[in-house]
Amino acid sequence: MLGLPAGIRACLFDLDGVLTPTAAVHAAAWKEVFDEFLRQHAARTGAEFRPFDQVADYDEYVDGRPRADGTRSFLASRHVTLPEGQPDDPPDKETVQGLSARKDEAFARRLHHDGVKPYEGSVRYLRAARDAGLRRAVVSSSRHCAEILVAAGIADLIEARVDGVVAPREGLRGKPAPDTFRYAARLLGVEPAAAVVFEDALAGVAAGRAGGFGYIVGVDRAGQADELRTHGADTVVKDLAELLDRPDPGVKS
Ligand SMILES: O=P(O)(O)OC[C@H]1O[C@@H](O)[C@H](O)[C@@H](O)[C@@H]1O
Repeated sequence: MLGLPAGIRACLFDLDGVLTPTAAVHAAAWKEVFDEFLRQHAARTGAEFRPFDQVADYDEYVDGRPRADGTRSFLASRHVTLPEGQPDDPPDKETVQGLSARKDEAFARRLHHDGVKPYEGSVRYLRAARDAGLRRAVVSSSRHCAEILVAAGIADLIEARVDGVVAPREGLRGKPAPDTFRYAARLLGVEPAAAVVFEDALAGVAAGRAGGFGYIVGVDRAGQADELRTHGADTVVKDLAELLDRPDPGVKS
């Protein structure tokens, strides 16, 4: 039993926060960079320093989106405008791209220092899905996706990867647009209606809803079950293994 409606033939898993606990590593890296930037910005402009909220700001503006989209979206929420810059801007450049590079340095440093282990319940679920004959893809905005799958020891459980490297190459819009999930379903040879999306990010469940997917599982690692539902989740679990103990919900009406 996988806790999925009848007719589902493929699973599309987000990575950070769904298969691995790396959402917290991203959130901490964003906080480090935004707080330093906001402190300097406040000193320069005389505005009040209001730090980046690692839960509220992260969930609303950054989580699930491609890196530079996260930078733009959060800065816009604070009415700060920076020049866009160039994709190869160095971390010390005060541009959207420079700040994004700064965040990437902070993330890579934390990742290499701490390493990464997958969620045990997610590994169990991946194996059960494989044994049940379901196709499996990972759909992540991160450019670190391939490396994290390998470091976590779960690359062999995944058949297709659509990530922050593949999406720009294929001209796919990032989450909350549904493009990356739809592309992954196509790679696996299934219609969106026959695929389930597993997501912990509000932008991710919204992408699943916009893409017309058969079922959307919200994964609540941060106490945002209600928001996941209002953004499009059909059901919410705290861990994927919960689904293994649930009766299948039957055909979705
Ligand atoms: O900077 P990266 O590794 O390409 O990741 C981009 C985004 O990837 C998403 O999976 C995360 O939820 C975001 O927090 C992150 O910013």
